[in-house]
Amino acid sequence: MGCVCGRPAAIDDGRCGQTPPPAGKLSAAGVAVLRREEEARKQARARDEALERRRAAAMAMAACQVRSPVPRALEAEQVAAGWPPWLASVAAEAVRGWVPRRAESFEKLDKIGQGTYSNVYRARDLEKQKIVALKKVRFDNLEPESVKFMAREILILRRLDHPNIIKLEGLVTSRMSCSLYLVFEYMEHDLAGLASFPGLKLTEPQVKCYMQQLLRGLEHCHSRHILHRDIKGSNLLIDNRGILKIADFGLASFFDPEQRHPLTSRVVTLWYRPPELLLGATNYGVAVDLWSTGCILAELYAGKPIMPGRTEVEQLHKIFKLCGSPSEDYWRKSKLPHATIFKPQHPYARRVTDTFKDFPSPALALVDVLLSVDPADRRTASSALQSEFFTTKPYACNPSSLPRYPPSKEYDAKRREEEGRRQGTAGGKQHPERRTRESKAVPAPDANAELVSSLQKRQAQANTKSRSEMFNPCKEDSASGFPIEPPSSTHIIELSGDSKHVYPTRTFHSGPLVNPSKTGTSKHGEHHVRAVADPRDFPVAVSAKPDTRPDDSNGFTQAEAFAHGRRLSESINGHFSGSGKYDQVFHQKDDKSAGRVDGGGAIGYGSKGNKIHHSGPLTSCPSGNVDEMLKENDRQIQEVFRRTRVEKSRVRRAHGHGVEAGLRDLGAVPVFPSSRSSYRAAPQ
Ligand SMILES: Nc1ncnc2c1ncn2[C@@H]1O[C@H](COP(=O)(O)OP(=O)(O)OP(=O)(O)O)[C@@H](O)[C@H]1O
Repeated sequence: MGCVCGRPAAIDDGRCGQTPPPAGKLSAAGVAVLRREEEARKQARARDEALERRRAAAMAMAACQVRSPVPRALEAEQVAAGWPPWLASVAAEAVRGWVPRRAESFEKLDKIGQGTYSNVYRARDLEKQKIVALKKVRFDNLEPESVKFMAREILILRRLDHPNIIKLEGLVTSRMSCSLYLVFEYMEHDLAGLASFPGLKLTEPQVKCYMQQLLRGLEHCHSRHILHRDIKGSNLLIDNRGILKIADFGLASFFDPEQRHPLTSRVVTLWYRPPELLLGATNYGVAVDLWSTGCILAELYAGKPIMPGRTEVEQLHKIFKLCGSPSEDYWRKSKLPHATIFKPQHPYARRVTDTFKDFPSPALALVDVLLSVDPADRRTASSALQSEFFTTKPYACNPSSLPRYPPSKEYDAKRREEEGRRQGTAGGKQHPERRTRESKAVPAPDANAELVSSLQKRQAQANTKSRSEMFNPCKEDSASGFPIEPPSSTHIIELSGDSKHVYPTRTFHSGPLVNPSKTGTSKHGEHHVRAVADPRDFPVAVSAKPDTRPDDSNGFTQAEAFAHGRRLSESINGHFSGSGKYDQVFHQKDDKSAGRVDGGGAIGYGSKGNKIHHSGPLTSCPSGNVDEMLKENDRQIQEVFRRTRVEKSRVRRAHGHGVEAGLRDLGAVPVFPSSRSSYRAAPQ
C-alpha cells in the first residue's frame, strides 16, 4: 500500500511520514492510512530492537568474563561515550571509563606484524606526536567468539600496569565504526627476532637482563591473577632502550588461586607448552608460564629451541626424554585427563643437567627448576627472581647498556623472504647466512587452538556470504586476511635417530632458532631435526572423551575447546603423524557432540562440517616395520600435498583470487596454524 506522501510503503526509508500534512486537513481515510503507516513503522522498529537485543545478548553470553548480559545502563553509557553498540553490548566493562580515539588522529605508516586475528601497523599519533603500534583486530562483530577474545584481551591489558608489560594506550573506533584498533606503545624488536639475528650472540649479562625483565613482568601478571598462556620469544617485545615487555594477551586468562575454575588446556605454543597441558590439565596455574620461561632461558643459552615438537604427542615425548616422565605419585595425584593415553610403559630418566651441562651452573639450576615436570616444583616468578642466577656475578646488565639493533622482528624476516620469493630468488639480496637459514624454515604449531578454530570457522563462513558481509560493509574486518597456506618444501626428521623421513614444511617464514651445525643439514639444504620421539614407547590409545565442564569462565565448554583443539592437532598430525600408535592416539573426527574415536584413513583437510581428514593409521603395512610404515605414510602425505598444489593452482587459474576459502571448504587446502610466531630463522 502507498503512503499518503505518495511513496510506496515498501520503500519506506524512515523519511516517509516525517512531515505529514496536518491531520486536520486529511480525510478520515487519509488519517487511517497515516495511522497504519505509523503502526507499521513502530512494529518494524520493535522488531529491529528485539533482533538487536537478541544479538547483543548472544554476544554477551559468550563474552569473556561476562556471566550475565551487560547491564543496559552501562551499555547505554558506553554508547553515549561514543562506543559502537556491538562493542558496548559485549565489552562495556572493558571500555568503561575510556572514550574512543578517532581514526583521523593517527597516520598509518606501515604494517609491522600479523597475528592470528590481527594486523599490526606502525603509526603516528598526531595528537601526542609519537610513534605507536596499532593492532587492528580482525573480527566479525557478530561473531561472539571473536568479540569475546578481544574483550578479554582489553580487560586484561587494562588490569596490568608494569614497565615490563605492554601498555594499552587506547582504542580507536567510533559509534558508526565496525572495526577496532588497539593502540600500544611502539616496540622495535622481539626476542625471537633478536635471538635469530645473524651473528648475534647474547652475553650472559644480556640474557640475565632479558630474563629478569620477563620474570618481573610475569610476577606482576601473576600477582594480578592473570596467566599469560602464550609466553614465547615473539611475544616478548623489546624497544630501542633494551626494555622488554610481555605482549599479546590474546590467550591470557584470569585465574583464582583459591578457587580453581577449569581452564582450557589448548593454550601455549607447542614448543613452550608444559606437560600438564599436553596431558589435558584444566586445573592449572602460574606454573604454565614458568615452564615456557624455562624453555626460553634454555633456548637463549642453547641458541635453538630446546624441544621443537611437531605434534602434541611428539612434544610430550620430547619433554619426557629431556625432563623425565612424571613420577607415579604425580600420575596418581594429578589425575590428568590424558594420563591413560600417554603414560609411558617405562619411565624416562631426567636428563636436563646432562643435556645442558655446558650452561653456567646458576643458569642450569634455574632451568632445572623451571622445567620441572611437576608444576608445583616450578615455584614462582618471584622465587626465580631471587635465584642464584640473578644474585651471582655476572649480574644482569642495565637495559640501557644493551646494544641497539636494526629492526629484527620475525615479521621483518618473513617480509624479506617474501620479497625474495617474489623476485624469484630464495633470499633476494639478504645476508647469505640468513638466506640459508630461511630456506630451512620449520613450522612450530601454534598454541592457539581456540582462535585458530574460531578463524577456521569464520573462513568457512566467509566462503559463502558471511554474516558480517550481510550486516556489515567493512569487509576488512572479516577473517579474509588470515594466512593459510599449504606447505611449500620438504623437511627431514630423524625419528629415533636412525631413520630419516621427509615431511612437508613451509619456507614462507623465517626458520626456527635451530643451529644447523648441531643438528645436521642434508645436501638439499633441508634441516634435520633429531626428533627423539619413539612411537613404540606409547601405548595404543583407545578413547579420548571430551570433558563437558565449563571452560575459562567464558561460557565455553571443555567439549568445545576439545573439539577446537582436536581440529588443530589433527591438521598437524595429518602432516606429521608417526606410527600407527601415534595416529590412533590423535585420529579422531572432530565431533563435538560425541568426541568419538575414529581410525580415519583419508588424507585431506577441511573445516566444513567439523570434519577433519587425516593420514590414517599405519596398520596396513604388511611388514609391521615401523620405519616402513612411516615411509609409506610420508609417501602418502607427499602425494596429498602434490595433489593439493595442483588442485590449488588449477582453481586459482580458474577463479582468480579468493579461492583459498573455497578450497578449504572442499578440504583441499591443509590448514596451518598462525603464521606469526611459528616460523623462525635459525641462528648460528
Ligand atoms: N606494541 C607493538 N610494537 C611493535 N610491534 C608489535 C606491537 N604489538 C605487536 N607487534 C607485532 O605484531 C605481531 C602480532 O601482534 P600480537 O602478537 O599482539 O597479535 P595476535 O593477533 O594476538 O597474535 P597471535 O597470533 O599470537 O594471537 C607481534 O608478533 C609483533 O611483531
